[in-house]
Amino acid sequence: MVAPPDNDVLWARALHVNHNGSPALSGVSLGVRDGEILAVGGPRGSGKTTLLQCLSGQLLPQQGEVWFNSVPVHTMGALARERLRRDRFGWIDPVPVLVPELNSWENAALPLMLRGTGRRAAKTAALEWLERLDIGDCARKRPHALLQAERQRVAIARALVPAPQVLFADEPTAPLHRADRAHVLRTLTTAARSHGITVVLATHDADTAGLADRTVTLLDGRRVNTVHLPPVTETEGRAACSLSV
Ligand SMILES: Nc1ncnc2c1ncn2[C@@H]1O[C@H](COP(=O)(O)OP(=O)(O)OP(=O)(O)O)[C@@H](O)[C@H]1O
Repeated sequence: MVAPPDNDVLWARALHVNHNGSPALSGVSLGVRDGEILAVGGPRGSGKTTLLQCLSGQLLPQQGEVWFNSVPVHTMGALARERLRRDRFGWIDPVPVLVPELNSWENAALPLMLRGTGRRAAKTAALEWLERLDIGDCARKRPHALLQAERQRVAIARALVPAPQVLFADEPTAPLHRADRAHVLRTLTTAARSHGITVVLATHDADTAGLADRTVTLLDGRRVNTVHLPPVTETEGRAACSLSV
């Protein structure tokens, strides 16, 4: 095993993942620099979620390596990977999954309390994030009393409250309306930049990817380079194409 470059907070080499025999990732390698916002683009089914799951230690690749801060994740046991996710990573799903018995601030404060932060400090941090995401008045409501877009903001607050070193966001604005999307994404990216949080953002939306520092594109489980060709007439075909590397 060769250690990754020092300036990459995350580094993956030649990841191969099959889901029930069908390939989801076929030899994907990439580095994520400390503090950058990296978009992972590509159409539905191209392997974006699977890549985020591998990078965050949720899923072990059948082949390949994942390193976090020069520590191999792919050789860690399940418990060590769970601790890593709890203590260093945040995760936002496309659809919010909240604890139904807890209200919004309790849901948002949960990761901090699981790390051992006292209830009062965790509540203060949670309320600050709910305010920033414009749902301060939902703090005492339980998930069933919230709109889907409000639930997603609570899930985003929950991911940001513990100031993770890396935030994995899998289509984080999927349940939001277009206007809402831009606001939440700006809040998320501004927060990440001001707190030095590295973000890996899966999206198939070009506007969303536009907020990132860099985009890595997947197609059928492989990395591709997007090559922009000079404009052509309608009859000549598309103005951009993707080439496998
Ligand atoms: N748990 C699973 N079991 C079987 N096949 C799966 C599983 N998860 C993903 N796949 C398949 O693996 C491939 C990659 O899926 P993945 O969800 O990683 O892509 P994606 O780019 O995130 O797609 P989407 O944008 O729809 O979420 C797809 O063909 C998908 O059907």
